Amino acid sequence: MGCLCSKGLVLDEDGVTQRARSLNHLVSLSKKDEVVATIINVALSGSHGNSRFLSKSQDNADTSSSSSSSDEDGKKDVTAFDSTREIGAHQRRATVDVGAHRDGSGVICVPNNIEDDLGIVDVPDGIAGEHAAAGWPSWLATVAGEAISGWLPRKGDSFEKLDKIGEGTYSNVFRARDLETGKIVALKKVRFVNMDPESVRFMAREIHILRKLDHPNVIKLEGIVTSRMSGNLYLVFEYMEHDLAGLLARSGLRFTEPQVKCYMKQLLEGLAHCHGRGVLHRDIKGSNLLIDNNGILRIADFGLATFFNPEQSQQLTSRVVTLWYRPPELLLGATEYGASVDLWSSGCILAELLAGKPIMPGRTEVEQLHKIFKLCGSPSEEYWEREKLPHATIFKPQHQYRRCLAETFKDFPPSALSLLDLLLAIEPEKRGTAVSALESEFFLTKPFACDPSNLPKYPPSKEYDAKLQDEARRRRAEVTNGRGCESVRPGRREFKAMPAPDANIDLQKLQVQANPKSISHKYNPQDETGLEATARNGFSHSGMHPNAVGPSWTRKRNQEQLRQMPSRTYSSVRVSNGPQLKTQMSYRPQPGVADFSDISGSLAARNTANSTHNRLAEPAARHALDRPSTHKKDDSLGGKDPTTGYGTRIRRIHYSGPLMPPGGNIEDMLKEHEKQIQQAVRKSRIDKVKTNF
Ligand SMILES: Nc1ncnc2c1ncn2[C@@H]1O[C@H](COP(=O)(O)OP(=O)(O)OP(=O)(O)O)[C@@H](O)[C@H]1O
Repeated sequence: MGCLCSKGLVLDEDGVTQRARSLNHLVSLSKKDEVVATIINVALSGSHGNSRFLSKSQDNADTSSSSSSSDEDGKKDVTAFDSTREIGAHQRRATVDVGAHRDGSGVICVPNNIEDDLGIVDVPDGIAGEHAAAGWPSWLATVAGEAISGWLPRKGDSFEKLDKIGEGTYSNVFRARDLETGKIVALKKVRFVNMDPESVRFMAREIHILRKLDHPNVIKLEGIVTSRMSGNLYLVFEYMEHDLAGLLARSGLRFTEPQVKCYMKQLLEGLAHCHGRGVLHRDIKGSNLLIDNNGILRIADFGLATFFNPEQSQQLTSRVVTLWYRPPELLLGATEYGASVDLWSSGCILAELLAGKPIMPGRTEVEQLHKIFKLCGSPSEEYWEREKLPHATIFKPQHQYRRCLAETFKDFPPSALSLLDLLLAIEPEKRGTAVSALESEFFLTKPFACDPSNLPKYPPSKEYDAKLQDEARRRRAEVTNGRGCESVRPGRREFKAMPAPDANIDLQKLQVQANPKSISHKYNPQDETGLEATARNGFSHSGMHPNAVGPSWTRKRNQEQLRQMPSRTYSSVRVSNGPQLKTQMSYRPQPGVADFSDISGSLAARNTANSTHNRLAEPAARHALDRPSTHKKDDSLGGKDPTTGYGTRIRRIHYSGPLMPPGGNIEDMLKEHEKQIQQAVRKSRIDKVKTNF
């Protein structure tokens, strides 16, 4: 919804131009816009002139009222007024870096106090006034002063939205045309909840970090589009056609050694740049590694990134990094760490590129750690003694696991295996650095990395595309199965009873039991510990290409589940736990929701079938445990963690954290875990049957 402009295009609520679907549509929009514009004009008259200098509370009130009338994607119209006004004035301005706060050398000084350097400190009125005068909405200028410093905002009407190309926890991503340059860009629309300053601060940090980075293998933030009225914000990025997860999910696609080297080289070069500038990414995974048609890889999604100082110990949250790529020390609750966390994730990517599938697809934190120990060996006694990690007593396995990387990946080239051995070291300090990895034998011996321009050209391949394709397939299957009448909300019935994908629950079993016909995948009980199954049968899920099955099935399934999750609230946190799943939500008991709070504080509850939402039960006490006061500084900044997130769209149920009571052990825990899941599934099925009658 939005304003009309020339060329038969429509401006949406942010003034971003969209193609009109029909003349009728145009007419109705036009009338509504008129009305809306009039209403808002009346509402704002009197505060204009100085209206851009609204106090925070006014601003919040305004924006929240506008957002309350917005649908999921903010497709309502309160900002029509804004757009109309802007079209009238039609002052297109590029987001310009006027250099006011640029570092001379380009190298950042890592601050002692992170908060000071995050642009999250409220800026003095004078500076906020300057920002407002530059055209920034006051809500943004007030909270994210430093992040936007020296830039001018772009206007929505200087972009034409083309199509949706991605969906993240905190954003929808659109392909769009920059009408000033004709260039195709990606617009990442950030979701906020009621303009909560805390949410804006997280976004501010992402912008701030992105602006500190400047490297061919790091995504470039090209500008920011603001809508003063709606509070919507778009980050403008160069457009990238693929992501590594999407490429890996392409059936039958296997990379050659020079290709793997090419991708890994770019990843490590990008990481070396980030680490050199004091930035930890903390969410390296395939879907965050974007690739363009020239084979250039860029690290994207700095939503969980943070500044760090290798010279100084600082408390950071352990609740970051998507589960499959999360290093053991974070699973064990470490709060002092550095670049080594990204190196572990890079090791997982290296093995995934060579194996054609994720190597440690854990479904719960317990299982993830178990998989790690089984592959990489469990830590020595000295390690446990020395590190004194918060969850060590909980997670310490009863018997020692032997490291078996070499046996498991005996087909990998020896130089790749040596590098993998380093990157997947249990002890973080043994992982080396991105720079040392680039100097390893893997890159210095033949066959060398190919040139990015020599990489094959693929049709656009994103994890999101894979999800859409899978959805279409499922819809077709529904029609075939005579359930076409439900296609108004495709997939809804199936997903309603699904667990949150990153909840600590056995998704595969649930899926099969909830809807045995819906997928070709069969749960293999042997696969309980994943890696053994990998070595033994290569993820031999039925009906899928052996190379594609690990990544594609799980990703698609999880993404679908995620999409179907009910809206998340402001208290959500973005904490990785599952490949696409990074959100954690404080537990609020709901009627009809299975309560797993007695299961070692660990298990996800699958909702009963007649309930609208899936929820994860989490005991309140656990919640407190998850947010010790020592985390406060970084938690409030890092990882969109414990109490905030960018925005609310889907209420998801996620749980991330230590899963066992003291005194347990992993094996018992896994067994208990399974038992409880089975019970929940049975209960849910019974409830569902009852409901259907
Ligand atoms: N510059 C870009 N060009 C093309 N596609 C992009 C671009 N940036 C992001 N995307 C797509 O949008 C998806 C979501 O973007 P991003 O990861 O930045 O958002 P997010 O809300 O932080 O998501 P997540 O929950 O996965 O962390 C990406 O996986 C990618 O497929």
